[in-house]
Formats: sequence, structure tokens, C-alpha cells
Amino acid sequence: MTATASVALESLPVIDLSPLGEGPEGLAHVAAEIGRACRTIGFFYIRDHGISHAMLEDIYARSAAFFALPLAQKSALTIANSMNNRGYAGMESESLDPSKLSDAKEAFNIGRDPEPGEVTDPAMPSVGRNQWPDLPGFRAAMLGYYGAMRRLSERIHTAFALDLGLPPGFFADKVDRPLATLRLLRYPPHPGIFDGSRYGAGAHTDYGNLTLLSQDAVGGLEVRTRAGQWVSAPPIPDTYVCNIGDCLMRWSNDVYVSTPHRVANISGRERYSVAFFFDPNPDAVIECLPTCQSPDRPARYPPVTTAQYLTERLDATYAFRKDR
Ligand SMILES: O=C(O)CCC(=O)C(=O)O
Ligand SMILES: [Fe+2]
Repeated sequence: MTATASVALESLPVIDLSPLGEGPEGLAHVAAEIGRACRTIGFFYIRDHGISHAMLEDIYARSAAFFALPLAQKSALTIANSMNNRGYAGMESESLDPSKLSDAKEAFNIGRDPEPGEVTDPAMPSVGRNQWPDLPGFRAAMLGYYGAMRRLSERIHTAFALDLGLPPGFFADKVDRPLATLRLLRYPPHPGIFDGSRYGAGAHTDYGNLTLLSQDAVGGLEVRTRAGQWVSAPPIPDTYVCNIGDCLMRWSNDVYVSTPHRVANISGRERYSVAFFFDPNPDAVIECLPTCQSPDRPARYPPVTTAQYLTERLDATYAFRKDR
């Protein structure tokens, strides 16, 4: 097994979001803390984020009920039905790190429902239809949580904007119809001796702007520091682990870092987590921010829309998409 250090809490700060509700000074304080983390490790925890413990408990209970369904019922909702990145991804159907055996996890993706009049494109990972299991109350609970996570992600974007030298509302009209995905995850206990050939989730970076991850008490998430050392990101009750994804790294011209991470569930127990990937509007142009370029630091990436960029990344992740 690869050695992991326990210095995580030094390098992964726990940031209290309650000052966000306390006017411009509170925002400036939180923005400075978040900015420091995003420019160094690209990961941080948040607490006092406003999502209730009861709401999350309910989501975990419904997630467990979903994964406990017979395989045939889950497979009927396969993500391969959906070019919009919604539905069930079965055990070993993904390889986040193509140099390893496929991931020992199963997942269920939920996206945004189209707004009235919103154009949908079945060929893009854009807005489209969700696939729902036949579980009473599941849809309403998931969409309620999805909405709460959207609002939280928007608030964190005001801190990003301020820290990046932009008006706090800079991202507002670029993330108000987001390509956000709520992903329920289940990792079975690792069988036998862990030899590093198969992870629960292989090392990868996330694709969008911001990921907010809730994990249960089992542990197993690891983050790679810039020095190349893997450190653990242990569970801390009532927090989210947040990280920057590749879209925001590109947008900020590498000022913010999107950091590789992975999951090894060597606990002997099953592990559940709930990820929320907050990606910008499909038509948002990810193009070097004016405050992140200078003669010494010219733009490093050509402009791309979120939809184009995500399509590229998802096509590389899923065999069924490549085969189309
Ligand atoms: O389940 C976790 O702890 C992390 C999952 C993850 O990194 C992902 O799905 O992108
Ligand atoms: Fe990830």
C-alpha cells in the first residue's frame, strides 16, 4: 500500500462560512481564506455552510435504499441511456485512472431539470431528462438537496470572484443555469489485501469549477500535494470537502489549482459519499479571466464553452460515449 501522511489537516484548512452572512467584511475574510487554499492545495473543508445535518442524513438514507435495489432495477437506469450524464454507473464501469483496474464503486448521477423554454441538446452533457428509481419521495428529496447545493456553490463563487480581483457578482450570470451533477456513491469494502492495482476511485482531477463532497465516517479519500505526496482527507462531521476542478483552473489561468485525488476503501466496511459537481452554464465561455493574465503570464488555454469542454472529458471517461 502506498504510504499516506497524516499532515492533511495542516494543508487542508477547515473554513467557517458563517461570516458570509455578515456583509462585505465577512465576505472579504472568507474570500481570503478560500483563495489561499485554492492557490496552494486546491482543497479545503467548509463548516457552518447552512446545509442541515437532517437533510444530509435523509440523502444518505435514500442513497443506501437506492443502492440496495436489485441490480436489474439499477441497471435499467444505466447512464449509457443518457448522453446527458444522468443515471446509474455500475461497479467497475468507470476508470478515473486509466492506468489502474476499473473503479470499485457504483454511482448514481442526477442533473438539473430543464427550465421552461430551455433548449436541451441530447448530444451534449447539457440539461436533459433525469432517470428516476421507483422509490417514494426520492426525486423530491434529491432535487431539494440539489437546489440547496446550488445556492451554496453560488455563494462560494462570490468568494472566488472577490479573491480573484473581480466584482463579487462576476460569476453570477455564468453559473445560474449550471451543468451541476449530484452524484451518490457507494464503495464496497476492498476484498483481500490492498495492493494498489484497483482503487475505489482512481487518481483524477474533477472537470468543472467546484466540487463539494460529503463523506460518511469510513474515510479513504486522499489528495496529492504539489510536492507529490498523498495525504488523507479524513471525514470531519458536518463538513464538506471542497476542491477546484479543471474548468476553474483554466478560467483562472492556473492561479487556482485542480488537484488529483483518489479513494481507497480499505476499511473493511462499505463507504458512502455524496458529491456535488458545480460546473458553469453550458454556454459559459471559459476564457482567461482579465485579472489572471499579465505580460509575464499570458493566457495558457484557448477559450472553450463548458458544454464543449465537458463533452470532451466525459467522452474520455466512458467507453459507451466513445462508441457512439
Ligand atoms: O467519494 C469520494 O470521496 C470522492 C469521489 C470523487 O472524487 C469523484 O467522484 O470525483
Ligand atoms: Fe473527484
